[in-house]
Amino acid sequence: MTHHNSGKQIVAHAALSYVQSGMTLGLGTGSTVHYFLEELKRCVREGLHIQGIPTSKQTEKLAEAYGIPLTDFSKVTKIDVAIDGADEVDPDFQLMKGGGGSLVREKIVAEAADKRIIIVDNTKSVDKLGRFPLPVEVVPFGWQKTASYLERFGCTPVLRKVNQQPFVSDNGNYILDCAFGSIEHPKTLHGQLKQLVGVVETGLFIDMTDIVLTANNGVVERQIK
Ligand SMILES: O=C[C@H](O)[C@H](O)[C@H](O)COP(=O)(O)O
Repeated sequence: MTHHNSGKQIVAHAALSYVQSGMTLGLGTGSTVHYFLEELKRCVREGLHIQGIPTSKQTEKLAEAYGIPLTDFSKVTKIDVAIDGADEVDPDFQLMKGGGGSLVREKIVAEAADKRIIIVDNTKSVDKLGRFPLPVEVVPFGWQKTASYLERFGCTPVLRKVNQQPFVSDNGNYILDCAFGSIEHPKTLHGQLKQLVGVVETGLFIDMTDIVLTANNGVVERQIK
């Protein structure tokens, strides 16, 4: 069997089955979501009425270019369905996100959504989270101190950089990539890190996923919590 579409494209297409006219959608961030936005663009042109809340400036720009209507939390109080990618998904549906630096807005949108759908190719499934360093968004002021507090939890925080300059999130913050190795208790770790002064949010998305769509050899696998 030959596959013309990548796993990311296939799950992006499959996510359309959760979209209905009249809905407010949470629009995630990343390359997998980019494919979903392409699907949405086509549907909107064909007459689908939806509005989206983007989780990043990157997604906002893409959606605008694609003619996907957007809204914000000053106009809507809830989101029907949020569609997003992930960097890692464990067997309990816990996620690691933030590879693209959009974790805070993604989490705010996921929290506000009635149904959360994660679209990933099969490279994202892990037995235990922590293969990638955990992204932690921190306030720039005193980030070195915040990094030292994070270090006490057994990681080496590295300030994310772009062109030798600190990466700045859409919220004006920095990201510390914290390599913990395999994370045994994601919920506990998230709770502990979140309490540190200077930490805005962690990339651990705990109990925030309802459906995971994974592509395996060109076939969509649907897991429901
Ligand atoms: O901040 C970035 C997000 O958490 C993305 O959802 C994540 O990095 C997955 O991106 P991609 O679909 O490009 O692998």
